[in-house]
Amino acid sequence: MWNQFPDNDISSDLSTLVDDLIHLGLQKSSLCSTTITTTITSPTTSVVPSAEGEIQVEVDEAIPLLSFISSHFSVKPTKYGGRGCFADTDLAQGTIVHECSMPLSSTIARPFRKEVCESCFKFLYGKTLKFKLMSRMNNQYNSTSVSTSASASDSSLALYFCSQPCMDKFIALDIDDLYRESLLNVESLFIKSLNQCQYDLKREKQQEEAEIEAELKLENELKQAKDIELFISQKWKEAEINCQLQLSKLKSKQRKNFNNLIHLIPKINENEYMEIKYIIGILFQMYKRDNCENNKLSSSSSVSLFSLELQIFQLLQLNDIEKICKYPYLIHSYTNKIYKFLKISTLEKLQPYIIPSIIRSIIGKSLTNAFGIWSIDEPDGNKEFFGYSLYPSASFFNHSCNPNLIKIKKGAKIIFKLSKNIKKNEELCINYGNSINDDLEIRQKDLKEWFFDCLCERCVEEMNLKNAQK
Ligand SMILES: C[S@@+](CC[C@H](N)C(=O)[O-])C[C@H]1O[C@@H](n2cnc3c(N)ncnc32)[C@H](O)[C@@H]1O
Repeated sequence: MWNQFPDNDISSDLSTLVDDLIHLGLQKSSLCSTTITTTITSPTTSVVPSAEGEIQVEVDEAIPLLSFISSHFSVKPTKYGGRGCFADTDLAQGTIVHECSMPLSSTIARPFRKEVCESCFKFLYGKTLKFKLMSRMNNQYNSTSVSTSASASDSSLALYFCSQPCMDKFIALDIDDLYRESLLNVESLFIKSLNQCQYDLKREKQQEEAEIEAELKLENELKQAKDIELFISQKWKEAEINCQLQLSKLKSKQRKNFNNLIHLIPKINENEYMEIKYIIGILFQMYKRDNCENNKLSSSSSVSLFSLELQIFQLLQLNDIEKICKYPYLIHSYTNKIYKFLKISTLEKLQPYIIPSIIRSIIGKSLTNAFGIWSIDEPDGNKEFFGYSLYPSASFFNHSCNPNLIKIKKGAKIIFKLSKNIKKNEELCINYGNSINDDLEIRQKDLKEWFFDCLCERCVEEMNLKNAQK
């Protein structure tokens, strides 16, 4: 859904849902109905290994949890597969059926990191934002107390905000600067690898060649694999084993020195940089849920809000297999680059979450569930892609080429408002693409990019008509 453009602008809150859930005393254990198996978990969630050894979690709270997303609609199975949002009553045009005040995680593309506000995604037409949050770790970019050459005093090594309130909001939602330092750590390593390449062109060329070879080898293996799902699971397991092996070669004292690890960290490209920052956002929320709810370290409402979104996140649709089948180079990118980068360089507090089942699940859910962050009102009419953000409770709206719901973005807030009167049990749909004014073939082709054949009422009607005319 990254290509979704914002429809226009206005404002209510999922926090009321959180309050309702708390009020009703709906704890995980009391939410019980259909059993859905998914592959996301946190180290504190009860887990069961599957036949392939993949860690899975029994999510028996699925149906009641999803029916609490909105008082206007329920999430139910659709005729064409998967789930969708269906009106509980007749609803009038203009009704706000859902609203999320903040994403669970977001990521900004590197070229825009100084121009798009980390908190509200405001873009000041290319001007560098004035409010900067730098590292507090004084040259330390790892769990260890070892300095790296990318110095904290380097002014480009910062998170950028459009205003003091936006910066304060980020700080208030952080815990012990963990999120800030984790994001700056990625930035620092990215800069470091760019600098290294500048000074050692020969080594850079050798690395690039080895990279291409590894990528091609994996692509060929994938093409020959009889069971693609099993092959992909194996590659994730191998990635974990390889990381453990490389780390085990270092004595524990050596491991604490970041300079001994730096040569193990793979060079990442800008897409991988974006994905890593997005993953860190979700890992940070998992850490916060597991450590702050129990220990009451943080303001309960923000933790509960994210905690609920995290529970919903577990239920989102995965599509990493389709994505890898279409773009085979991604298996190398996910396992040997993104995973390895995270495993070797992530701060200690987030390390327990860096296991294949969690990282694979986060990556697998990102493409079809995340919302693109785009520029609005560019003078030349073009839109810039700034990054993407995830609002799990808003990820059950399916696409229709005749949508009845508009998506309104106000800062980081996202609102869903009815553009038509609708009847009870009608499905509430948004527009994912940029082609609803085009013919059937173009619309289908456009949505195919998002790994599905559109089966909305309009497409089905037009397909039937076309078939009848043949
Ligand atoms: C954001 S999710 C929507 C919720 C999803 N149906 C579920 O069960 O989790 C997007 C995915 O829903 C399915 N989908 C959305 N709109 C559709 C449509 N018009 N026709 C067929 N499948 C659709 C596709 O699999 C797509 O990748």
